[in-house]
Amino acid sequence: MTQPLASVQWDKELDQLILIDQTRLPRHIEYLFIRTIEESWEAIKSLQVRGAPAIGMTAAYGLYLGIRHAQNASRRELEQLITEQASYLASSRPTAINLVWALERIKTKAFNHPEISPPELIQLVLEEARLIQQEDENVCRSIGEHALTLFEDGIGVLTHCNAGSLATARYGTATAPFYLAQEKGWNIKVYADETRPVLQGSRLTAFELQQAGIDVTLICDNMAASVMQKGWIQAVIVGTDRVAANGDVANKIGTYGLAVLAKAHNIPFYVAAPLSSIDLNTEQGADIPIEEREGTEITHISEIPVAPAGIQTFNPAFDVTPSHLVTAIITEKGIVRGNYKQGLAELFQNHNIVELQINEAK
Ligand SMILES: CSC[C@@H](O)[C@@H](O)C(=O)COP(=O)(O)O
Repeated sequence: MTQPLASVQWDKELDQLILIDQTRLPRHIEYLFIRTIEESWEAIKSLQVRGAPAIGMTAAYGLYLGIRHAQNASRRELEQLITEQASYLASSRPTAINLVWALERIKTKAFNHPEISPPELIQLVLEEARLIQQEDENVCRSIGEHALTLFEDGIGVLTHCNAGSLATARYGTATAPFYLAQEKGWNIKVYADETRPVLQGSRLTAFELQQAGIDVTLICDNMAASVMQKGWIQAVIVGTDRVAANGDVANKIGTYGLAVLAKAHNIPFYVAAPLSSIDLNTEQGADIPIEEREGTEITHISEIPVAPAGIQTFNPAFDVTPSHLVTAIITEKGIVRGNYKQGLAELFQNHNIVELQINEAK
């Protein structure tokens, strides 16, 4: 198996962030060398780096890039700068809670160490960013292990958008069981979509799974119903940008439609969600801010117009799948189903939970 490309890397020697420019995949594998907080913000905004955990990691490193010059600031000035720079980064994209989660985690860590000097505090911010990235790989692997208990060798699984290795430190969230199934010698037949608005399924998921030697078939979004009707899909698994406290799930536009289709075909619909994507402060899906992006994403493909000039557009990047359509939420701490409000809250109360109702979830 080819080692998947690392979408986010910290270059210790040159003190810079290296990102794969995901807008250029699959035709070009190009790297961006990020040295300022503004470049970090722009890379997130423009989807050069995307996927909720990868956005969180980029923001974490971006925060360091935005404060590293302040070696001579007073402790108070540095804390003020951290707060301002974190707010700036948080404004880059509104839906993925991982962004805010990573920034808040760093702020909490930094502000809880009043004894250290400004230069030490700056290093602490970088260390925390690196820790977030390292932990993410384990988190994804653990999600994959739990998800695999729901799958069997030989099944067909549909995934939407890219919740893959490119969206995380490694393995992906929704794709983690595919990588782990491959390690076990299983053949899971993956179907990938999101062929509009920004083709994350075809450009990214199809690319990374093919590179890894995983059995992947690309379909257009409007083929999902037909493929389900043929009996080729035994499960749907998607990632998420934010899960509300009641289990409603925000993910790439088109996810809700797949959940409705899965229900109609009696196919389980799973959401792979690290705890960093679960937002207990947002009560329900209707409260999740949904990003609307430029209409050019749908009037053009690779800068070629595919719609009449001047046409009105509506281009929400995400939709919300109500929790009643979600068969289970798979986290690194276990599988939650049924009463999401209670189950999700319990995940945060007891960090030693290994699995929740894992047997019933089979
Ligand atoms: C593990 S990534 C989870 C989500 O961020 C992913 O499924 C998704 O919807 C990404 O949308 P995108 O518009 O590409 O940022």
